[in-house]
Order: sequence, then structure tokens, then C-alpha cells
Amino acid sequence: MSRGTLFDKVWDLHTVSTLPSGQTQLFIGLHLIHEVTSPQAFAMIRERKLPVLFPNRTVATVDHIVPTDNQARPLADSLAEEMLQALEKNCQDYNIRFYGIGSGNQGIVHVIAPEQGLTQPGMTIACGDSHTSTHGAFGAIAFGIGTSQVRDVLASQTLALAKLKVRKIEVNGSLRPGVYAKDVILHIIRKLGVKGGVGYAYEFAGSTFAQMTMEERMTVCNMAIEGGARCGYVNPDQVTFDYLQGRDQAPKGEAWEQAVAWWQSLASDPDAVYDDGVVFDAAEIPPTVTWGITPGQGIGVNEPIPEPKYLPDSEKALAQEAYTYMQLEPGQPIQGTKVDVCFIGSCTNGRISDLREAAKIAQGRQVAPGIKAFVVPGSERVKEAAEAEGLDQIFTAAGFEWREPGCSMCLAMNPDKLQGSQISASSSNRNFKGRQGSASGRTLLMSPAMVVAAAVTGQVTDVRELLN
Ligand SMILES: CC(C)[C@H](C(=O)O)[C@@H](O)C(=O)O
Ligand code: SF4
Repeated sequence: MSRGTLFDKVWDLHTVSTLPSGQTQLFIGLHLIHEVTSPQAFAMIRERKLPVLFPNRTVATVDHIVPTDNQARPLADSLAEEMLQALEKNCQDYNIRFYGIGSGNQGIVHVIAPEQGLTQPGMTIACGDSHTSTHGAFGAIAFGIGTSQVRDVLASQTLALAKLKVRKIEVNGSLRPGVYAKDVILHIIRKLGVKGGVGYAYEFAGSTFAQMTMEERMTVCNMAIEGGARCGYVNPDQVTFDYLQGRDQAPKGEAWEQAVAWWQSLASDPDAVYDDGVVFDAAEIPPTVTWGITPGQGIGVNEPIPEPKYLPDSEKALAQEAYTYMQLEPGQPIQGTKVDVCFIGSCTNGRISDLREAAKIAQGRQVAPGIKAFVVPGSERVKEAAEAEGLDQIFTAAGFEWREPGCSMCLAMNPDKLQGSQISASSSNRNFKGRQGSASGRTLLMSPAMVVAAAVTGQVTDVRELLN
């Protein structure tokens, strides 16, 4: 029964059957794949001699393992080359669209699908990648799946899933200068916890999201999963339609008008019933930085690292683990913490608008001595657009390295890795232990503008001090 939310409407429209288990057999409109989680799925369908049922509903790219300096084939890392070849072969054998290196369309899977207009409102989208929640920015129901589910989608274009509850997260008002979409989602996760969203889809509503661009909404939805919500979404509106109109895979002509009317009808009704609701005031959100080992361990850049006595009992053990691992003292300010590496990129903040905001701060400044700072565009299209605007020049003049597109040091499944216990200021989405390629490497998550502020000062700095 629809309760009037976009989630319920889209879910019901894609329900093929209710399984004896009580789960829904859900039709998946768009399936995105990459080199890391697809090889075994293909192996499983090969073994069972199953076809890919709707090859035109699957789109592939390579992102995690690509080097961001020299991308010449064969790739220097033989394991990476093998993974790339496996994906190429699977796509060829099963007639699947593949956006490879140099195609002009390669990039992080969650960057390329929206930019090509593949991601559309009202769709169900699955990918063997947790940050598939990104696509919810368009009013799609998009979620990450495991490799055996990738197999299920390849073979049947459906998944067996339990329906989620829906929590409405309202943020109202204008963000203060120096506060970005990244801060909004870090703040939400700080307040609701990394497990707060388990069992829920997050609907992001209110005037703050209404005022956001599509790329800002993608940043927010990208990290819904870090708050435990398997998917997050924003209802489609004129901002969504304006972004999509004219994109390669978007409907054209009369089909466009019909699509817009259809998409509008899918937005949550004003009287929709939610399982839960939370309201935030945008003006109260500070530039936020993580100090710990989960994306929920965030604080305002001007706040001290929380002392155990101020934490609920349930958070104390994790905080202890974080002080030790991060080599940070409770009660000390996070501002002024020295950093070693500054990384701008990832599916959270590797889009053109992110690079523009970062370049605004970098312009006319210099990366501090001894800091390694680099910018990795989220896709080949982002790179091309950035170069057309001269952003690469601004970054390189400031002492940043300008790289080829890929996931890069977000996860360091390529040569971009922290060394030893280096600290990075990172525009990515995960600060787990060892996340960025060194078992003792440390990650501070923040907005791209804050990463630049850290790069040019050599330490965690309130970006508002650098705004004119
Ligand atoms: C490699 C992949 C399965 C993984 C994910 O699921 O998200 C990665 O993209 C990440 O960000 O940790
Ligand atoms: S950029 Fe990072 S979070 Fe996004 S898909 Fe790649 S590894 Fe995962």
C-alpha cells in the first residue's frame, strides 16, 4: 500500500511479486557495474549458463583500480590490468555498454551515470557499490548490493528485498558562508549516528535541499549510506529537470514533456505518511570535520575533540579507539591539526562544482611546504570541463597535482596511498582505519573547500577565514 512517499510509489511500481519470504521481487531499471564487484557475478552466471537478461539495462565503467597518473595500457599493476581485462571481456561477451579509459565517458560510476542522464527520477538503480545511494538525488530509489545480488540482477533484472521504512530529514533555511552540502550530510550523520538509518530510506526535504543544485544533492545522498540508510533521495523538481534536459540519455522532444509530468507525479505527496521525521536548521550547521574513525565522529571545525564525559556511554568505547588510532587528544581543538596529504576527488566531491569551489579557495594561494596535495576529477567529462574553464591551471599554479579520473585515494585500490600514519584532509566519504592505503593512515573528512584550506595552511583550518 502506498503511503504517498516517492519511496513507496517507486517501490510499488517496480514490484514484480511478493515472495513467500515476505520480501519483494523488485525490478531494477538501471544496473551499474564496475571492475571490483562484478567478476564473480559474471563467473556465477557463466557457470550456470545463464544469459544477461536485459543487457541494455546494465552499464559498466572502470574506476577503483585505475591509476590517476599514467593510464597507458597495459596498466603498470598487473592485477589492475587483469581486472580491467576481465570487465572488458564480460562486457563484450554479454553485449554490455562499457565506458573504458579514454572513451570520454569513463569515471567513477556514481559520477558518470548522472552526468550522462542515465540516472533519472522514479527509477530503481542498483550497483555493487555502497555509494549507489548517490543517484537518489534525482528521486530514484538507488542502493548498493553485494556480488551475489549483482548476479541476480544480471540474470533476472530483479532482486529479492525487504521494503525499507522512510525517515523524512528536513533541513530548512540557507547555509552560512563556508558551509557546503558535505557539511550538511556530515552534520546529519553526526547527529543521527552511523547506524541511525539502518532499515530506513532517507528522504531529504525542506528548503535547504530545495535550494541545492543537483551536484550538492548528490553529495548529500552519496553519504546516506554512511548514516546507515541504504538509500537516500530528494524529490524531483525543476532543478532536477533542468539538470537532466539535453543530457545524452535523457528523453527528448515529446517524450521529455511526458517524462517530466510522470516524474512530477512520483514526488512525495504533501500528506505522505512517514515512519519517522527529524528537522534541522541550516543556520546551525558549521563547517564540519571528522576527528575519528567513522563518518559519524564529526565536529564543527571550531569545536574541541569531544571528551568522553560529554559522550553517551554507547559512544565511549569507539571514541577511545579513535583517540588512539588517530593520535588525537580529547579536549584539544581539531583546528590546527597538521596534515600531510590533501585529496580532492571521489564520488562524494569529485564533480565540476566541487572543483570550482575548491579552485576559488586555491586561487592565488600556495600549497604549504611539505604537503602533498592533489585533485582527481570524478570523470573524464569533469576533467574536460575543468580544463576548459582553466581550473587545472589554478590548481597547478597553487601547487596541487592535477590527475586523471578515478576513485584514487578515496579507497586507494590504486597507487594513490597514504604512507605510514600520514594524516589526510580528504573530500571523500569514509575515514575507516586503513581506508586510504596505509594500515595506520589517518583520514579527516571535510568539504573540498576545507581540504584546500588545509592544503594551503598545512593544518585543519576554518575555511571561513579564507573567504573574502
Ligand atoms: C569497492 C566497493 C565495493 C566499495 C563500496 O561498496 O562502496 C567502495 O566503492 C567503497 O567506497 O568502499
Ligand atoms: S570514489 Fe570512493 S566511495 Fe566512491 S565508489 Fe570510489 S571508492 Fe567508493
